[in-house]
Amino acid sequence: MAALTLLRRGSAPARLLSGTLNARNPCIGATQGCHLRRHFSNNKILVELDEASGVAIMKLNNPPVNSLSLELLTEFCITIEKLEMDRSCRGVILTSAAPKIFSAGLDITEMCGKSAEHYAAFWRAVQELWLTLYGSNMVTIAAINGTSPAAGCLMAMCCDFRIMADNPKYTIGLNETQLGIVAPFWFKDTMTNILGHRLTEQSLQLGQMYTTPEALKIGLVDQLVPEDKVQSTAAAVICNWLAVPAHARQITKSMMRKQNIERLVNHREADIDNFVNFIGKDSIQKSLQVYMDRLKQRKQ
Ligand SMILES: CCCCC/C=C\C/C=C\C=C\CC(=O)SCCNC(=O)CCNC(=O)[C@H](O)C(C)(C)COP(=O)(O)OP(=O)(O)OC[C@H]1O[C@@H](n2cnc3c(N)ncnc32)[C@H](O)[C@@H]1OP(=O)(O)O
Repeated sequence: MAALTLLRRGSAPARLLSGTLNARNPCIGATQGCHLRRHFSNNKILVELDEASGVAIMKLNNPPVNSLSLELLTEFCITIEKLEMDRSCRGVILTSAAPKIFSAGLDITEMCGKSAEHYAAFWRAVQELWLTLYGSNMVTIAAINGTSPAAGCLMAMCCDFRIMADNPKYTIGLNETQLGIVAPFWFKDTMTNILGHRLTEQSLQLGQMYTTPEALKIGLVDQLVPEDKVQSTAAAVICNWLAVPAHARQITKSMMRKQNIERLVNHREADIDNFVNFIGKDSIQKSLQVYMDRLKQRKQ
């Protein structure tokens, strides 16, 4: 089920008309105290949907580090699709339930010592996450409350706006080369749209993880706030985004992202084959193993 919401759903006006929210200020219900909250969760994703504001808070909940396992990736896509279909939801704040870690990126154990079939299924799920989140009609805000390497950074980059906790210990970036692996073209395209070509090239070659002031300076994140203000800032920012007429905002988002999305959709199977061939190589398996061993040794 390819999730290509921005391209395949001509539903912007319908969603706008059927919305339960005040068209001028979609968050007005929330400020007037008529809160109707729905909670639902899969195993690894917690969701709280405030029907008054139309905003869902979606928390990654896969301790200890929110690594993106096949199970989490699958639940993630199901959750976004469910919210996308829910007329009372128009925006999502993506954050972490784990203290200090937004997401450690892809679960490296899913890419080590497994069969080609497993690698293919895993990579398809990674693609699906990107297609679903990057292609979402909803307003998406990343409330980055911790460190966010690799696919953790990718998830944040898929969102419309990034707010990060200003903590000197937190870092964010696409560090794939540090693991001896290569960020695929659609990771690269996503970053290029945010940072531009030169900075993306440098960032990807070095596998650079940025401190929070560095990330703000280069535009990888849009706003830094004290740790305890991340959620409230995200709530305020999403209200501003939701105040824009939805059909116009959605069509604009689609226009900006369509080319990148189509590129993956048109090369999806080849991209899976590339990944399976690449990740199955002995030299790459060895690099990943060395990286995992180093992670574990850091603690001793
Ligand atoms: C030319 C063709 C190209 C085609 C494409 C080919 C390839 C593309 C391939 C892949 C793209 C991948 C993108 C990714 O996302 S790769 C993942 C990158 N992630 C990282 O580098 C993060 C690694 N983790 C850390 O740096 C730290 O753990 C972190 C800072 C997040 C947290 O530190 P902390 O000290 O709090 O916690 P730890 O003790 O280090 O970790 C706890 C526990 O969790 C394990 N772990 C950490 N990260 C991962 C992970 N990503 N996957 C699996 N497991 C992870 C860690 O080993 C500890 O385990 P244990 O010792 O308690 O058992």
